Amino acid sequence: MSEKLFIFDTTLRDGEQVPGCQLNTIEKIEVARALEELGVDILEAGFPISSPGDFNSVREISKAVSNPTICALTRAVQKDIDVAADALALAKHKRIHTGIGVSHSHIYDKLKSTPEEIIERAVAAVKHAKKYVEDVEFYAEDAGRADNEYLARVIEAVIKAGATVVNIPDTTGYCLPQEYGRKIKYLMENVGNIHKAIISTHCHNDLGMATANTLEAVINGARQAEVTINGIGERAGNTSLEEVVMALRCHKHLNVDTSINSKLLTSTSRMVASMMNMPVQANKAIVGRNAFAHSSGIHQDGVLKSRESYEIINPVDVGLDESVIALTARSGRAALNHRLELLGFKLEQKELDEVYAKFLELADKKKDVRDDDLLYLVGAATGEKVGKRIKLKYLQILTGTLIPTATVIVKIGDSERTATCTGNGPVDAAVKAIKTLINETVQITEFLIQAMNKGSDDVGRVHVQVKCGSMLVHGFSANTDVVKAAVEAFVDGLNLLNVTEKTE
Ligand SMILES: CC(=O)SCCNC(=O)CCNC(=O)[C@H](O)C(C)(C)COP(=O)(O)OP(=O)(O)OC[C@H]1O[C@@H](n2cnc3c(N)ncnc32)[C@H](O)[C@@H]1OP(=O)(O)O
Ligand SMILES: CC(C)C(=O)C(=O)O
Repeated sequence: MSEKLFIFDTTLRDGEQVPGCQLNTIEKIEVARALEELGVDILEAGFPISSPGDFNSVREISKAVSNPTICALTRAVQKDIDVAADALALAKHKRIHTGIGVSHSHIYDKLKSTPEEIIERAVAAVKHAKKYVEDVEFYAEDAGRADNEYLARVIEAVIKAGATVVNIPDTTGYCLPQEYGRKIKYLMENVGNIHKAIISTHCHNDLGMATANTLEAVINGARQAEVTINGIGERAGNTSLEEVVMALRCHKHLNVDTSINSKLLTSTSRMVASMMNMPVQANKAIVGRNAFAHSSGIHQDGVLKSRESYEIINPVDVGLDESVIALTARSGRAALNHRLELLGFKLEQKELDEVYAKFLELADKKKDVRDDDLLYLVGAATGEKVGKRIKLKYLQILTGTLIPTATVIVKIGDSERTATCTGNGPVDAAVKAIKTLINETVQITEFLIQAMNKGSDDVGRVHVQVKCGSMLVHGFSANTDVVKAAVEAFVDGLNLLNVTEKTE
C-alpha cells in the first residue's frame, strides 16, 4: 500500500499572482470546482488581506467547495491572520497558512530583523492562527537558501507552537534536487518533534527544477506538495501538479501516490490555460499539445507496433483519447498507411509506395499533412492509375509585372503537344494555351479556389465547371501551387468531356 502525498493546489493563489492571470470570483469558483473534482486535498484560495476582491473569493470558494481543505495565506502579521480567519469562516475544512522569511537576505535585508526576532514572530503568528483553526501551516520563506541549522530551530519552534504542516519553500527556485532533498532529510533527522507535522514542499521553477526538487523532497520524507496546474506561478512558475502526479504513477517503486483523478488532468489544464490566458507550451510534459504526438517515422512505426516503445504514459490515463500520429516529411509508410486506413483506404504496397512518394513531395512543401490532403493524394494517385487520356506534362508560367505567359505540354492520347499563350493572368494564359490544342470549343463557366486548411503553405483546392456545347462537367484538383491546381482541374474537366486533339 502506497503512502499518500497530499496535493496542495495553489493555482488560485501563487498561480493567480502571474500578471494577466487574475480571475474574478465567479471564475475562481469555477476553477475551484474543477480542482475539487480533480481530487486536490488542499486548495489555497487566496491571500484575503490583499484586497476586498481576494477576500470575497476566498469566502465564496469556502461556501462553494466542500471536499478539499480551503486554505488562506497570510504574513506573520496578526491583522492578516484575523482577516484570513474571517474569509474562511464558512469553510467546511479550513487552514491558515502563515509564515515569514528565514534566509539571511530575507531576515536582514527584507524584514530588517534578526534571527531570534524572526523565531518569535513565527511562533506568535502560529499561536494566533491556532486561536481560529486547528489546521495551521507555517511557511519558512526562502528556506531553499536558508542555513539548515537555523531552519531546523525555526521549524521545531513553530511545531511546538501548534503548526500541523511545515512548508519548506524554495522561494527563489535556487536549489539543486539533491541539495533540496538533503535539506528535507536534515529536518527529518534534526527536528525533534518533526513527526508531529507534515513536511510540505513549495518549489519554484527559476532553474527548471521545480518538479525534480519536489520529487527529491518526497523521496526524503515530504508528504505534501504545493503545486499548480500547468506549473503557473510567480516568475518562472511553480511545480506543476500534473508532472508530480504522473511521475509518482510512473515510478510506483517510490511507493507514494496521490488521490488525483489523472483522467481529468488534460481538461483541467485546458480550462486553466483558457481562463487565465496562459497558453501551455506545446512541449510541456503531460499536458502540452505534443506530449503524446509522434511525428518521425521510426517513432511512429514503433508506437503503432507497441505504444510502450515511445510512451511511458498511456494518453488515456491523462484524459486523452489516443496518441497523435502527426504526418510530416519525417513520417514513413507505416504512419501514412495507418492514417489512410483510418480514412477507410486499404492500399496495396505498390499503391502505398505511389501515394507515399506524392505525400513526401507535399510534406516537403507543407509543415503538416492533414486528412484532407491525404484524400487529395489518394485521389490523385488512383486517378492516374485508371489512366487519364489527357495529362498536363509540363507547365511554365511567367507572371508578375510581365504580361502573364504560359507554356504547356499536354499529352493527349499518344501524342504530346506544346503551346504558348498570353492571358490576363497565369491561369487564363495556361487555359488559353491548352484550348489551342483541342478541337472542341470549351468554356469555363465556374471557377472556385479554396484553401484546405490555413497558412501560405496550404494546399489550394480548385473546382471548375467546364462547358462544351450542352455538356457540363466538373473538374477538380488540389496543389500547394494554386496555378497548377487550376490548370489541372481544367484538364480534369477536359478528360470528362473526352475532347480530341487538334490536328496540325
Ligand atoms: C512568498 C510570498 O509571500 S508569496 C505571496 C505574495 N502575495 C502577496 O504579496 C499578496 C499581495 N500583497 C499585498 O496585497 C500587499 O503586499 C499586502 C497587503 C500583503 C501588504 O501591503 P503593504 O502593507 O502595502 O506592504 P508592502 O507590500 O509594501 O510591503 C510588504 C510588507 O510586509 C512585510 N512582510 C513581507 N513578508 C512578510 C511576512 N511573511 N511576515 C511579516 N511581514 C512580512 C515586508 O517586510 C513589508 O513590511 P514593511 O512595509 O514594514 O517594510
Ligand atoms: C508563501 C510561500 C509559500 C511562497 O509562495 C514562496 O515561498 O514562494
